Amino acid sequence: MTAYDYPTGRAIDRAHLDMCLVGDSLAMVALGYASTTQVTMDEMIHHARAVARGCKRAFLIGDLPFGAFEHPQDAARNAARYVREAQMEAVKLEGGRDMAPSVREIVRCGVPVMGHIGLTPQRQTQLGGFRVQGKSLAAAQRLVEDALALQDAGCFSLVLEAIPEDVAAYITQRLAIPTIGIGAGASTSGQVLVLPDALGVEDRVPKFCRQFGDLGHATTAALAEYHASVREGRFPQSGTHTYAMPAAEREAFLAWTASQPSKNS
Ligand SMILES: Nc1nc(=O)c2c([nH]1)NC[C@@H]1CN(c3ccc(C(=O)N[C@@H](CCC(=O)O)C(=O)O)cc3)CN21
Ligand SMILES: CC(C)C(=O)C(=O)O
Ligand SMILES: [Mg+2]
Repeated sequence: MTAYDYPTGRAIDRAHLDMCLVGDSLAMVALGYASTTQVTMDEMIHHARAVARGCKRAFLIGDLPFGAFEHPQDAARNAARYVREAQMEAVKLEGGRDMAPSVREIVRCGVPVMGHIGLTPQRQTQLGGFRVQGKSLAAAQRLVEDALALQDAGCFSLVLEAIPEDVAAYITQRLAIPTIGIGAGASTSGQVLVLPDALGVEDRVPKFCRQFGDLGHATTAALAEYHASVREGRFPQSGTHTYAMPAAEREAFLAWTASQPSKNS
């Protein structure tokens, strides 16, 4: 599962999930940017630090944002920032065989790397939108080759996003490293979803997502009830939500206020 702040990191531990990804999807679902390409390494670190404070048990992975890993030296420097500044245990980066030099350099510097192929949102424009990938024989073969190249470069695991389930199943059995699927069917070694999608916070979710909760409506309903309760005098309630003085102090205070001039005098 992804997480973006302290309470969601804590929830992942409490629910005993295995891994926690501080995804660059936070650009869209937590910060309101139109694209994941807008988020910076500094912003990712700020969120990753918060997640790490809440999440002590699950394996922590920091998603390298667009522009942070194209050159191997930048990639290794930013991976080290995630480890040193935000207590991440691994990093993830998007791209196929072209990213092998960056993967190798990060691994050489001591940080485990998760790959990510298929629908790579940072390349939304190149891909012509958020489109399912690997639907033709040739495209599926390219995905298999990318997967093998990333494994060979040293990735400890691969995310497979929005690809046909048969292609994901084949890649999973072809690789020695575990695959983590999102929109890739049930045959991958593990699964990941974007947290607000899974909790029912996002209004619209991709076809592959199941909404396991209804937190969007629950949040709106709670806020509306708070608003109405305040306006109608049902909150706060004397005694339940208030502080009282000791009886003797209260009597003295009320006697003193009675001796004071009123507002209009
Ligand atoms: N909230 C959220 N959840 C996500 O999973 C997510 C994001 N945002 N933003 C970045 C990407 C985009 N994602 C997506 C979005 C749509 C499809 C999808 O099913 N697309 C359809 C329609 C494509 C079209 O518009 O033509 C498809 O059949 O490919 C898949 C992954 C996954 N990622
Ligand atoms: C959905 C996962 C794989 C991701 O990259 C993200 O949340 O940014
Ligand atoms: Mg991502």
